[in-house]
Amino acid sequence: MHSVTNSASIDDNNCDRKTARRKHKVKVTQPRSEVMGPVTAVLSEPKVVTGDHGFVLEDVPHLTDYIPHLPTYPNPLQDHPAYAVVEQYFVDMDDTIAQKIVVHANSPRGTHFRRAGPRQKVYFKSDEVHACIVTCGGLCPGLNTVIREIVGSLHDMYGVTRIEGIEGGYRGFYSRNTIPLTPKAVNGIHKRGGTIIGTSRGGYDNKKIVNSIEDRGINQVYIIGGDGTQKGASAIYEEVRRRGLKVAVVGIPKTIDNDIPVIDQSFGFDTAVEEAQRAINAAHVEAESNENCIGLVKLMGRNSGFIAMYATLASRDVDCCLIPESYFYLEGPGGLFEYIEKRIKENGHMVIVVAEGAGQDLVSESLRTNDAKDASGNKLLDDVGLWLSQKIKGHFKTKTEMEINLKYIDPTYMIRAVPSNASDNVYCTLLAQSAVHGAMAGYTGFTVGPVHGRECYLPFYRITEKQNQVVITDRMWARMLSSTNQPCFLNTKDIIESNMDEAPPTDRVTDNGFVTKETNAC
Ligand SMILES: Nc1ncnc2c1ncn2[C@@H]1O[C@H](COP(=O)(O)OP(=O)(O)OP(=O)(O)O)[C@@H](O)[C@H]1O
Ligand SMILES: O=P(O)(O)OC[C@H]1O[C@](O)(CO)[C@@H](O)[C@@H]1O
Ligand SMILES: [Mg+2]
Repeated sequence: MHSVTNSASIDDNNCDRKTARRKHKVKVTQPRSEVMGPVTAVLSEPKVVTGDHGFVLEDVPHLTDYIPHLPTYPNPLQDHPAYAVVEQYFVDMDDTIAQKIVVHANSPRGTHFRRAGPRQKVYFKSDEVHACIVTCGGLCPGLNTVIREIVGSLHDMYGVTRIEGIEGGYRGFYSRNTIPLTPKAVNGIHKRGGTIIGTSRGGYDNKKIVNSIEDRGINQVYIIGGDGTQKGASAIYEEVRRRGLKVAVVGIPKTIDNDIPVIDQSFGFDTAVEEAQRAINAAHVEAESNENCIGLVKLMGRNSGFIAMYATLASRDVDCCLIPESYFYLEGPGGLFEYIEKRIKENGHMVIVVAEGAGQDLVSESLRTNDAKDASGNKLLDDVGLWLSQKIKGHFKTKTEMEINLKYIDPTYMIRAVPSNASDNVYCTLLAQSAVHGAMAGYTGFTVGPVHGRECYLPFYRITEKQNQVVITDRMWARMLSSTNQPCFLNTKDIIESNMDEAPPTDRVTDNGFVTKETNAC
């Protein structure tokens, strides 16, 4: 049991903010309101601290922002045998991470985020914590690892014993019993795909969810999910704050599509790219072994073609990669059919990778489909893989002398359902530990994630305001094009226009709320 210390004397967050105020100007902005799908939340004001030479800290909320004089306690990790020997294990309260690391001599210091990690003081006693974990949205490799590591971190680092799983996504808060999560219950789950607590789309009811949190006496909420989930988490945080509850609301970003902005990469993406190799290899083997054969592989990527682009780059067997960000056309000079014919004549076979969101305008134009949506309000996509297979077969049958063979592989759900690979497991561990350290330190209303390899606490609005997309005028896409030698399907005018649109390299928001992010171009 740790002794309670006086909040006025040792409150590192308050100290930190006082120091920050002395050093930097705190910019007070007006409260914002935002329509967040089913709810309109009045958003608390962002915490933005400015300093010398253009330094900006986009800070995250803290429980003491709306509950003053909370007691603090020494972090139990200081007595933990594994960590006690680590020099400077606790993160310095002034540590921040720069969003932009490519700078010039006269560049302003720019936007920074709060560095994640354990703090010297915590705002929860171990036996006071009642935590819950929920997973929402589509499956993604690593979900179970994050669950396991949150349980492990809470239990092994902070001595927390009351941890519950919310069953089946957001609706589980108000319609299901909870699942007790102990270290024993989660042992070994990282070797399994899926999520042991279940997931769902839709069913978001802000009031009912916060009522459930309040009624159950939950004071740490770990919410794992994609952009939709994080919007819901942000609205939960706002409602918790409006009610003045001592509840830390923490988001852990999940999406196999890698479309979450600011962070380096989302967990499960590495595994997905690796798993996609198996499908591409199979397509290549089929294509090579049959006469005039095309292996066509569909990969996930609703609005962003990251999986397709990276899987193509990794494989080197792919002759054409089609993604949502890059328009393509079938007929005529410079079109896909002309390129296929050329490749088959040259090589006798070819491999095409198509992201599920590619060419949706062409597909819906030709299939005349309606605008159906899933339970969360996401547009349901037409099957571009099947459509493309039929188009290619039809073209070669009716318009050419060439007889072709086409093998279509759709491994999408197989890729999503596998357990995470070793590197994603390590990544998930860091995310979970950082999330737990943040909640224990009293931070709330944040998403955790790496920026240039360092775990950070990011305000929800930075994660939810836009989605990440491949920049087709960036070097990474050029690398990909040069590996496949496919046509770029753009004329010079398109390229000039697209370059003229280009804002500074990070976070270029398009009309539809997507952010085009530089993909580690050097
Ligand atoms: N704007 C929103 N406000 C509140 N809740 C939302 C919002 N958008 C989605 N949600 C809820 O978040 C949950 C997950 O959303 P969604 O199905 O869009 O998946 P996601 O989190 O975006 O993950 P992914 O797209 O990677 O599968 C659902 O329960 C949905 O009702
Ligand atoms: O069929 P479901 O489960 O709704 O999920 C499909 C979608 O989920 C994702 O895997 C993640 O958003 C997308 O790539 C895909 O479009
Ligand atoms: Mg989503």
